[in-house]
Amino acid sequence: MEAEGIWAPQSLSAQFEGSFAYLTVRDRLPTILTKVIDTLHRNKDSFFKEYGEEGIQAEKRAISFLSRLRNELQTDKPVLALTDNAEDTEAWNEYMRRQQDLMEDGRPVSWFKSPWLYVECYMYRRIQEALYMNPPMDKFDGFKEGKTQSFFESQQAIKSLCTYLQELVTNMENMTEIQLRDSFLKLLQVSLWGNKCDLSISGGQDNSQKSSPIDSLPDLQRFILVDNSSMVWSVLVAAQGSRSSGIKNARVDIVLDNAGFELVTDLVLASFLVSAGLAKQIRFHGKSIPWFVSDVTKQDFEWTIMQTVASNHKWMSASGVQWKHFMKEGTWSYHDHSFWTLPHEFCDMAVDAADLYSTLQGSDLILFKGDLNYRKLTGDRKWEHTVPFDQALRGFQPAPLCSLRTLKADVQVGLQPGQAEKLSSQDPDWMTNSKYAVVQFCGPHREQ
Ligand SMILES: O=P(O)(O)OC[C@H]1O[C@](O)(CO)[C@@H](O)[C@@H]1O
Ligand SMILES: [Mn+2]
Repeated sequence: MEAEGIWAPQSLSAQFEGSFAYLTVRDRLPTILTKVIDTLHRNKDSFFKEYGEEGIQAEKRAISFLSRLRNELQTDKPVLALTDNAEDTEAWNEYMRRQQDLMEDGRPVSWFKSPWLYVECYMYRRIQEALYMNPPMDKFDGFKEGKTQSFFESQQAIKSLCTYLQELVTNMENMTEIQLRDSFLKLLQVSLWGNKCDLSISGGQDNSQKSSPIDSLPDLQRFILVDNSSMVWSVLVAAQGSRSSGIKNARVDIVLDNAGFELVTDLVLASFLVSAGLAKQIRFHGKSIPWFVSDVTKQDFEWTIMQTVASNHKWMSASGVQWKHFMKEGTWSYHDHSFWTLPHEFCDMAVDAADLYSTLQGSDLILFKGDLNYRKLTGDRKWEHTVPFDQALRGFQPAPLCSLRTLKADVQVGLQPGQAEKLSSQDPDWMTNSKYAVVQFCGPHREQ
C-alpha cells in the first residue's frame, strides 16, 4: 500500500480471524454499544425531568438507532454514510469512499473486512450520530458516568500525586539540575503509567489507580520496552536555553487521552513543567465528541479541574487552584479539533488537516498520550517490530514528538532485534495486556 509515496504494510483488520482486531470487533465493540444503550435506559427519568415527553421519545429513537448499529456490526453489514450534517460529516463520508477504493474486487467496506482503526473510530462516530439525530439527546455523553467514577475511585492516588507535586513546587528553588531532571523523569513515567487506566480496553470495567503512583515506579521500570525519556529531557532543556537567550518561549503540546486518573497525571506533569520553567506555555488537545469510552472532552477537562479545586484535601485543592490560574492567565489552554475524532492516520494530517498540522509546527515538544494515538502515529499497520519509529511515522513530524503509551494493540515498532521474540515467549499477550509501555521519541535532540 502506498500513501504519499511512502511504502507501508497492510492495516490491522478484523478480517484476520483470531487477531486482536477480530476479537475487538467481535466481542468488545458490541459490549460497549450495549453499555451505552443501558446507560440511556437508566437515564430515562432524568431525560423526562429535563425535557418532558420530547426527551423520552428522543431517548427511544436513539436506543433503536444504537440497537440497529449493533446488529449491523455483528452481521458484518456494509458501513453506511453519515447523514447528520455535522461539521465533520463530509470528511467521514469522503474517508469511506477512500476505503472503498482500497477494497479488493469492489466488495463493500464492512465491519469485519475493513481496517480496524477505521471501523472502530467509525463506531464511536455513529454513536454520536444517534445522539445528533435526536435532539435534545445531542448534548448527552453516554460515557460520562464511567469517567466520573474512575476519577473518584482514584482519589487516594490523586491525593498522593498532588502532595508530591506541591512538595516539589515548594522546594523547586533549591533543586539542582540533576534533582529537577529526576523529578521530571518520575512525573513523565507517572503520566505514562496513567495510561493503564482507560475504560475502553476493559469494556468499561473499573480500571482505576489504587496504589501510590510514585512508589510503584521502580517496580514498573523493567516493563518499559523503549525508554527515550532522556531525549525528551534534552529537547526541553534546549528549548529553555533558547528562551533564556530571548529567542522564544518553550511550548509543549499534550495530545490527551483518557479522563479520570490519567488526565490528572497529565495535569501534574504540565504543572511541573511550568513551575520548573521548562515550559512557558502548555496546549492541551482533547476530543470534541465522546470518544473511545474514556477520552477527555472539554467538559471532562473543566470538570476535572473544578473537582480538584473543590477537594477537601489541602494539596489536591492547592493543585486545582494553581491549574485554574494557569488556565485563566493563558499559560495553559485547551483545544479541540475535529481531526482528533476522524479515523485518519496521522501521516494524513499535513494534507487533511493542514491548519492543525501548522499549529503543531509551532510546538517545541508534542506528547502523544495513549494507545489510540500510537495506532494513529504508526497507521495501525503490520510493521515489523524492528522498523524504526520515524519510518512508521511516514513523514509525520510537525515538531519533536514523543509517544507515552501502554501497549493495548498489536502494533509496536522500534524494538531491538530479538526483543519481540523474547517477549512473545515469556508473555504471549505482551502487546495487548497493558503491562508494557514505551516512551518513544522522534525528532532532533542533543544528549545532555
Ligand atoms: O485509551 P487508549 O490508551 O488510547 O486505549 C484505547 C483502547 O482501545 C483500543 O483501541 C481497542 O479498543 C485499544 O487499542 C486500546 O485498548
Ligand atoms: Mn482512550
